[in-house]
Amino acid sequence: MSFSATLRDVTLKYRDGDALSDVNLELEADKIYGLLGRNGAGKTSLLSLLAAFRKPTSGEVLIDGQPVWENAAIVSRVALIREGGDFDDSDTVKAAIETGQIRPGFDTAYALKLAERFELPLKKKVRELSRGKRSVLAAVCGLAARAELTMFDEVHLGMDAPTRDAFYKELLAEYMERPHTVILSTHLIDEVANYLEEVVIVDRGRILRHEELEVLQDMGATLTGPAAAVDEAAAGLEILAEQQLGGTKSVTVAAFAPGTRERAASAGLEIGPVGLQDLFIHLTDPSRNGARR
Ligand SMILES: Nc1ncnc2c1ncn2[C@@H]1O[C@H](COP(=O)(O)OP(=O)(O)OP(=O)(O)O)[C@@H](O)[C@H]1O
Repeated sequence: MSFSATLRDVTLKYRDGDALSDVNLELEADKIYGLLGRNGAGKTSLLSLLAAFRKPTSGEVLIDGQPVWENAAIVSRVALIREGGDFDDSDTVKAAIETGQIRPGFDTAYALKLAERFELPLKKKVRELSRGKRSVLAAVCGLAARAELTMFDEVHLGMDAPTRDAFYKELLAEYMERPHTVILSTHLIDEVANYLEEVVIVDRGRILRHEELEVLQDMGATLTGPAAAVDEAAAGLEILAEQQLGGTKSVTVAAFAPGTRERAASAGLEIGPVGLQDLFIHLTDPSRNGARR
């Protein structure tokens, strides 16, 4: 069994204003979601509500159809892993891992196997770990929690590229073996794109988009070929990014006008998918959506 998540008319106010305003969101069980948003958009606030770390100011937060607030049976099977984890710094790494056993689904043998694979020094104190290793420890505990809803909030921060790659692969392997609901909040958008089924973009406390990855990617395209032919095909379209190397040009456009794809194909241009990051920058551009708060 794995958990769905629902936010109904949710507002979360802090002293200085709304972190989330009238958010409605439906996440089906057994999918991997990407949660994207610019700094301060409300990603951590949203995840904190799903994990019942915070109570909404108004509205309902449901996990598996049940209110999550003060619902111990549900909360014990929801894992929110924050950058650096929530550890007692004076614990050894081994003790920090074993603390996970308070969760019903926690798999200590798997956690220790991962610790070995990611070269975590079990005898060191948590406070003695490098930033990257601390992130690894958090990620390991998140994977081994074997929760029904697992949320990683920028847990990759500090990890080097090979470690991040190994983490994503392990996450996918664990997901394939035991389907559950996963939310990955990240700024490294293109890096995780291949692992995502659906993408939620939060912008200034509201849900800007919630789409399947393919639907988002189909909102644009990259045209590559001789510069003059590319310019002709892209004329009048919104340009997200462009690159030129010698006579070859590559242009990323936001949306296709009718017939553009056919014209580009008959001009012999290569048509590729739009990078999720380029699209994200475009969609969250303040000049497109009004001033940032
Ligand atoms: N404890 C708090 N007290 C007051 N305001 C807060 C608190 N936590 C977050 N906020 C505010 O709520 C808004 C959303 O913050 P949140 O941390 O949810 O964004 P985020 O999308 O996770 O950002 P980032 O990508 O920078 O981590 C911001 O304006 C932030 O300043």
